[in-house]
Amino acid sequence: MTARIIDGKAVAAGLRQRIAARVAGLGYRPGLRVVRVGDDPASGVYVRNKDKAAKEVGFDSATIALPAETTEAELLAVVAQLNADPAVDGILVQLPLPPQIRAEVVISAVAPEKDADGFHPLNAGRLASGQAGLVPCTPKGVMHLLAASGAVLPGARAVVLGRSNIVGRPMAQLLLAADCTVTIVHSRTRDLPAECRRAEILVAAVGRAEMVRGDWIAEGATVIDVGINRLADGRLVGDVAYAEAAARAEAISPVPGGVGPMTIACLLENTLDAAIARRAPRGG
Ligand SMILES: Nc1nc2c(c(=O)[nH]1)N[C@@H](CN(C=O)c1ccc(C(=O)N[C@@H](CCC(=O)O)C(=O)O)cc1)CN2
Repeated sequence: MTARIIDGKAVAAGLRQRIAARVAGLGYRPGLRVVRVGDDPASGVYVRNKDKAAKEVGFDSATIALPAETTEAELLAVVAQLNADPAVDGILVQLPLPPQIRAEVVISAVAPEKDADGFHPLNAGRLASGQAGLVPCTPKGVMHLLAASGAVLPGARAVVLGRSNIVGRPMAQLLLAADCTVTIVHSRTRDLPAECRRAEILVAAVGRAEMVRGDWIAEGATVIDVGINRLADGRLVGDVAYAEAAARAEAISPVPGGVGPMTIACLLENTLDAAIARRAPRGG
């Protein structure tokens, strides 16, 4: 078997087009502010791509670049200003942050209704309890990819490899909400290959280059690779050994060109949803 490729670039382009059409009908431009601290080169690329994508769909987008020495208090002051700014609908603080700043403190300081990343504990709690809220962009993007691939989710055995707050845990919640039977596996799981082989849907989000080998994949599985790992020779690879896995899977998302572009498209979707919810006239 050679797997079908789940083309994240194409699915993301379609989503961005639908977002642009919705924005054109709004009568205002949703405001997105991306805060970057320091000069991590990869973060620089991601932040530029977010700003470009946001402008292309018609958002009022700007990046706030702060020096690497910024203190936690200074960053919290910037976040407070953005929380109070009525023109701002979505706020995102690019990760990773320098070591003097606690990411969890900053994430909790973003107004939950402007939390374009969906990382705030209130939004995490809403997701865990089945309530509507802003959902982390990468797992949301995976759900879009699964829908585009035609995977049948209700009743499917889904295995999520990785338990981070940003990907693994919300991913498991979204799959559960879609009626999958969900298992989270991680570095302390006994016999990881056997657990992964049980998956009809396998989402790899462990952050280790090509850790998932071909014989970890059940024949006919759908494999979504969330990993983005830069090798010493400059190549970008996922958490899945792609060629080996593609020989057994029915469908697989590549790296690059799979989940990455969806993360940015879902950031736009979250910001648009936040703008509509925030600006909707209230009343009874
Ligand atoms: N505040 C946040 N910080 C970070 C997030 C996040 O969702 N919110 N996720 C990652 C980085 N990230 C977005 O910020 C991101 C990573 C990768 C891509 C992407 O499109 N990758 C391309 C390849 C790009 C390359 O060549 O380097 C792909 O996979 O095709 C988009 C967004 C950590 N920080």
